Amino acid sequence: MARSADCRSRSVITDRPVVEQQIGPETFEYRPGFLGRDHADGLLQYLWRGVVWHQDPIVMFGRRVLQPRLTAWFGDAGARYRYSGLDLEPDSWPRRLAELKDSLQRELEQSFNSVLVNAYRDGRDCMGWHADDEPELGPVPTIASLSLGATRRFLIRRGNGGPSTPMDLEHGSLLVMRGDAQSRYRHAVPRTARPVGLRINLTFRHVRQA
Ligand SMILES: O=C(O)CCC(=O)C(=O)O
Ligand SMILES: [Fe+2]
Repeated sequence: MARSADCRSRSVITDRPVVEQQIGPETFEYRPGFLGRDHADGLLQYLWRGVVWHQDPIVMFGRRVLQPRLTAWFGDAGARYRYSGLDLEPDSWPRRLAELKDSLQRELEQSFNSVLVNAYRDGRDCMGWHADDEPELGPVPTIASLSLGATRRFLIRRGNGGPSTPMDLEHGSLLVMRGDAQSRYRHAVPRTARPVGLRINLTFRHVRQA
């Protein structure tokens, strides 16, 4: 699904604890402190300094605009991924991301062959409402989302709109999206006017190879 380049949060954020009511751990499971502080600090620095970042143009409502964040795509050879008009051929795994992938595979009993890395340089960088429902991810994908750096608010809502449920994704946390998470819900990381520093998010995925 195309990620909107304009990622203002248009939906109403309610104070009700809708997480428990609507969104069970079988779809969005949040694990704070999945990585220890030192590991998370080291990984953030390693990625920010070491990754060759891209800022790709995407076509939004017929206009070419730059994505409001920096990205990189790593994976096994042939794990191609297409979204928002981009066709991404992965770069080969940096050692520390390969290690992290291996430990997530053991922990979640799920195989991953690629990771999309997003860097949000400040509160203006964001991700519009979308679901990770591209056909190459399969009908019921499990996606492991690891967050590093500044805490950003992640919103979840039903595909048909309505109120959204906020989750604050902290440094070193893991959010596992599985089950109906992509088919029935959408998610976003809205812009924020709060002064926030760098955040890097890693979404480990399994892409079906053609
Ligand atoms: O940055 C995040 O927490 C979300 C990233 C995301 O939704 C994606 O890469 O598809
Ligand atoms: Fe996503």
